[in-house]
Amino acid sequence: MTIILTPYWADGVQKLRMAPQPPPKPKYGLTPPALDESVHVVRCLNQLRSKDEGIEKYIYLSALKEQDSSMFYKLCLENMSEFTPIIYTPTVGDACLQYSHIWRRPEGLFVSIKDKGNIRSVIRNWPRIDEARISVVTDGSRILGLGDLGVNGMPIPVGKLSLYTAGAGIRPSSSIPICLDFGTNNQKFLDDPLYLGLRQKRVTGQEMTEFMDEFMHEMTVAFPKLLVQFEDFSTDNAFLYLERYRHKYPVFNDDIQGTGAVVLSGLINAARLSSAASGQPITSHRILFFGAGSAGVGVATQLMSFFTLNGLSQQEARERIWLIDSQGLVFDGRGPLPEHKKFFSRKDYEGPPITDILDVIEYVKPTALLGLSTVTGAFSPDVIRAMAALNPRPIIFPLSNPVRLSECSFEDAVEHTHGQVLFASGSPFPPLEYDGVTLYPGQGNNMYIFPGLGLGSILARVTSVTDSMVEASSIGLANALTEEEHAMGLLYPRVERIREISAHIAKEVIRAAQKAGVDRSTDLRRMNDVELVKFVNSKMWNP
Ligand SMILES: O=C([O-])CC(=O)C(=O)O
Ligand SMILES: [Mg+2]
Repeated sequence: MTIILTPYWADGVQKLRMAPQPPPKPKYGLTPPALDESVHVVRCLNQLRSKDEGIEKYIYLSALKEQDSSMFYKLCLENMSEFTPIIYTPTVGDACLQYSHIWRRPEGLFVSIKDKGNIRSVIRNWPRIDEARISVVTDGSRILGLGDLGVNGMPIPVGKLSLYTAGAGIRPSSSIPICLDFGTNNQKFLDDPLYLGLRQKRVTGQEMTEFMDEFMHEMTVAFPKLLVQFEDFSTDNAFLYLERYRHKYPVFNDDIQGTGAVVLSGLINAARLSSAASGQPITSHRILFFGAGSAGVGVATQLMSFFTLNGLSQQEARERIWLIDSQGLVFDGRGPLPEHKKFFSRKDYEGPPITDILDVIEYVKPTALLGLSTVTGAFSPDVIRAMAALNPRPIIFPLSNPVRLSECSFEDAVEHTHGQVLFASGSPFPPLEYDGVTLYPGQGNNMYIFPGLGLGSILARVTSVTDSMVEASSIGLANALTEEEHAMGLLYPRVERIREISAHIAKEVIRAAQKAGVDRSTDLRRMNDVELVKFVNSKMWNP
C-alpha cells in the first residue's frame, strides 16, 4: 500500500510510480525461522521505546507505517495514549519544523501555485482515485502555534489522517494528505538549502483564491465521495475559504469547527462541575478568551450555541463572551477591527483600552479563562490566582499547541488554585498527585472530534457539513463520559475509548445531517439508533 509520488520540487514535474501491491508472502527461507507475529509486536514496541528523542520515535513510526501499516495501526490502537503524542501533537510539531531535514519519501500530494491551470492532472496522479473519502488539506501557513512552515506542514495532514484511521477506522487507502504550496514567508526556510518547497514568498489574495476555486472544483470532480478537512490555514484564510466553500462542497475547518466543538464539549462538563461548586446556574458563566484567531473565534461561536441551548437568547449568549487579542480587550470603541472579531467585540465597554490580562480579569470577573494565543506562560501564577480568587472551581484551559506554547502548565494551574482548577490543554500534560489525590488534565484537542465528525459525514454522504452537525459532535462528546470517568473528574473520555466515542459521535452527526436534509445515504434514516451505531462500527477498518 505504498505510494511513490515524485514531487514537483524533485525535478519540476509530478511523475507517478505506483508501488507494487502488498508483497507476496516471502518464500521459505527468506524470513527468520522463528518470526512470530505476536512476538514481533513486542519487538516493534521495544524498538520504539528504546529511542530517547520524540523525533526519533516519530521517524521510527513513520517508517513502520510505510513498511507494515497493519502493525503500525494495531500498535497505535493498543497504545493510544503513548502513540498520539508521537504521531500527533506535540511531536508532530517538531517533525514539521525539521521536515525538510528528516524527509525520507513522499507521503501525500503536493500541489503548488505553479500548478494553477493544471491542477486536474496533478490530482489525477493520486493512485487510488476511487477509494478516496477524506482529505486533510493545509497550506502550511499556520502550523499549530508555530507559524508559517510552508510545505514543512505536511506532517499535520499525515498525522490527522493516521488518527482518522486509528480513531475512526477510516481505511488507510481512503485518505489523502495534501499540502498546498503557495510559497512561504519563513525566511529561515527560504534560506535553507534543504527546504523542500517553492523558494518564493507566499502568493495571497486574488491569485490564491483563483487557485483554491480550481483546486476545490477539481477535487470534487476527481473524488466524488470526498470530504475535505481544512487544517492550519492562517486565520483570515481559514474563515474566508470555509465560508466560500461550505455551502458548495462537503468541507469543514478543523481549527475553527473541530476546536470549537471539542472546547465546547469540555466546557459543558467543566461548567457542570463548577456550577455544582458555586451554586450558580450554567448560564451565568462568563467566558474570557485570551487569543482571538481562528480557534478563539471558532470556540466562541460554538459557545454561543451552548448558551442558547440552555435558554439564553442570541444577544444574551453573546454577552457572556469577552475576547482579548494582542492589544487587550476587544471592544468597539477601540477602532477598526478585522471582520472575524467584530461579532464578539464588546459594545458595552466605553472606557480606555484595557491591555493587561489581570486588569481584564478584574473587569470581566470570568468563570472560565481560555487560552488560544500561542503566548507561552501568558497565564502567570498571578493570573491563575486571580481566577481562583473569583471562583471556587475556576475553569482554565490553556489550549495553544504544542506543549511549549501552552499558556500555563497543569502543574502551575493545580498549585495556584490549590487543586481546584478544572483544566484542559491542547497538548497533553501528565497527571499529577496533589494532596494525596491523582488529578487528571483534560486534553481539549480536536482529535476527539474530527474522526467522528468526518466518519459520520462520510457515511451519510453529506452534501455539506452544517453547524448543527458540528454542534451534535460536541454534545455527543460531552455526553460520552462514563460514570467512572465522571467520578475521576475527567472533562473528556479516556483516549483509549476513541473508537467507541467516534462511533457515538458519528451517529449523532448522521442524525443531525438527516435533520438538516444534507444526507445522501438516505437508507440510514430507516435505522434506529442501535442499528445505526452497529452500522457505523461495521464500517470501521481494523488492522
Ligand atoms: O493539531 C492539533 O493538535 C490541534 C490543532 O488543530 C491545532 O493546534 O492547529
Ligand atoms: Mg490545526
